[in-house]
Amino acid sequence: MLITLEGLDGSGKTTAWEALHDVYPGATFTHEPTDSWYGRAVRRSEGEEAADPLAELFLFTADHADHLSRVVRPALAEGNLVVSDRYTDSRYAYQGASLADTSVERPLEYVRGIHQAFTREPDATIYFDLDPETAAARAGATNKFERAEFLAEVRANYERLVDAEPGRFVRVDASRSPEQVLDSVEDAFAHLLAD
Ligand SMILES: Nc1ncnc2c1ncn2[C@@H]1O[C@H](COP(=O)(O)OP(=O)(O)O)[C@@H](O)[C@H]1O
Ligand SMILES: Cc1cn([C@H]2C[C@H](O)[C@@H](COP(=O)(O)OP(=O)(O)O)O2)c(=O)[nH]c1=O
Repeated sequence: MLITLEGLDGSGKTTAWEALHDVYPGATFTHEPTDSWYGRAVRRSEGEEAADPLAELFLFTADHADHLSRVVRPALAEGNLVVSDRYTDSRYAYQGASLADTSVERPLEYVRGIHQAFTREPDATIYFDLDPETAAARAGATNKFERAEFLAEVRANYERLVDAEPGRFVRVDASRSPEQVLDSVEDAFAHLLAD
């Protein structure tokens, strides 16, 4: 089973992802951007204020293709639980927003369409729901994606994704304390794995 953690920068995904290691020691824990050279290229682009948003989309997507073939598909083939800190929805939400001022029409749908031919959709997605101002403050607004105005557009895209597939998402109120958030995430995992 593939479970992904999604939400704005600073919404607490990585904190929960780390805590889950102790709860599911046999699972494959992974993340996007990855630590491969594709992932390093992506992180370099994040630091470029003037990076072309389409070029950036394809860097993120290349990293995803490599992640799928090298990590995600092999682990699923062995019957492992795979837990990914960010995955496809990050591209749909973030690049759906960063492409808004380009000639690409309906960017969120365009980005989804690019993935359709090759991706493996998550079985379930925990959505860490947080307002953009708190998210930007927690994340420290260190890169161009972490500003509140941009995060507001990203959040609107996440909401569209949840509306389109309500059965896949589990919404967690990420504005509460780390302990409360973690309790909700662990409950969600227990339910998903019991089904
Ligand atoms: N529920 C929470 N309340 C307040 N601060 C939090 C909470 N969860 C995480 N943090 C803090 O916010 C920052 C971002 O958390 P992190 O887990 O890295 O988020 P993400 O992976 O979603 O960007 C970290 O400094 C972390 O300690
Ligand atoms: C995976 C992915 C991340 N991103 C962005 C979100 C983050 O601002 C940044 C790095 O992701 P990440 O390291 O997960 O940041 P954080 O822990 O703060 O949430 O890259 C995209 O724009 N598209 C993507 O496909």
